Amino acid sequence: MALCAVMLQILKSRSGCGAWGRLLQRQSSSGVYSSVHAFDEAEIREKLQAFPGGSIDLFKQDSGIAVLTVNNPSRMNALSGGMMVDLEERVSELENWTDGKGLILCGAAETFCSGSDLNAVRAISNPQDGMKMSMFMQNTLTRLLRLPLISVALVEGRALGGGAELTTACDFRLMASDSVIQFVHKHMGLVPGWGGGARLVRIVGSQNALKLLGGALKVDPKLGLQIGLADGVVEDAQTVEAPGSHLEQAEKWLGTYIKGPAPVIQAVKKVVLSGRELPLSEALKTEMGVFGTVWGGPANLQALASKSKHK
Ligand SMILES: CCC(=O)SCCNC(=O)CCNC(=O)[C@H](O)C(C)(C)COP(=O)(O)OP(=O)(O)OC[C@H]1O[C@@H](n2cnc3c(N)ncnc32)[C@H](O)[C@@H]1OP(=O)(O)O
Repeated sequence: MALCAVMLQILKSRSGCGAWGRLLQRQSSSGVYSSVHAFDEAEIREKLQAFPGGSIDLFKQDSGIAVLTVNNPSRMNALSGGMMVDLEERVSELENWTDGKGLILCGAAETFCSGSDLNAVRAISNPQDGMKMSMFMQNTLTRLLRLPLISVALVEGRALGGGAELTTACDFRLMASDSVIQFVHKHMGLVPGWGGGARLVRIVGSQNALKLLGGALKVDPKLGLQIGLADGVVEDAQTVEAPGSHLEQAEKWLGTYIKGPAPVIQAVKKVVLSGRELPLSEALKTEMGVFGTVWGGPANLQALASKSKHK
């Protein structure tokens, strides 16, 4: 009888209308703040759009890997207000990409991002507007990290301030050999406000996070690998034999983790995401619901039919 109930739950979740299906949907497509927190998204959007310049470009590939590019090279890819709104729209697009498996976040012209556009920052440098921008960006970056895609930030050149925070909104970080990630907030009389502080603690632990933020330390690939902020290094074309461009190397690196059908890879991400974000009992229930979406599914049946061995 109990098994029947579980099966029923699985079938409901597979059809997308079960409690777990709804939980997952909520978890992946919602941010942190809503009108309950006096967050007026329309108001802050309008304010941000008053600071145009640059763009966030999305290129979805048949391989199932999308490339999201921070594009404002004349300002070292600083994020203008318009780009913050752009980023939210691209994340919405990715939330609806059923064939997607992976995401690479990078900057144009071989540098990652120099943080928020200081011209916009100066114009809204009062606590109220700052907190509204913080809520908007936290919502967007939380949704970015919660996408059912395995994501990697490809850091070339510099990732400074908000740019460093952006790197933490991906599952992984790959650094070019001469790149630097630096939480320069202290030098600006600030702390991270786009969720980068909280995410950094989860990535490198509180001791290392305190050092990186308190010292505004420059993290090069060596230090990045040592403390777990970086997951790999992409080489320059001259240093190894035909490694391809940094982007090609990042695609190859990501390829290992996204090989397989989209529903299975998305399920992998959802299971890890719930384990990362939810209390254990909730994470276990979510895992069961996700399991129900792949158990007896096309990829599972095909694997069973082929009597596969994992030598
Ligand atoms: C959320 C909190 C935050 O993100 S606070 C912002 C933190 N970011 C910063 O403080 C970065 C400030 N910029 C810098 O330190 C340097 O420009 C860096 C990025 C190191 C590059 O230095 P360098 O290679 O010498 O180039 P440069 O200074 O001549 O810059 C080229 C042009 O880009 C501009 N730029 C750069 N960063 C920003 C930014 N964050 N906002 C607005 N503009 C920026 C520079 O002003 C410069 O423009 P221009 O050629 O003088 O017109």
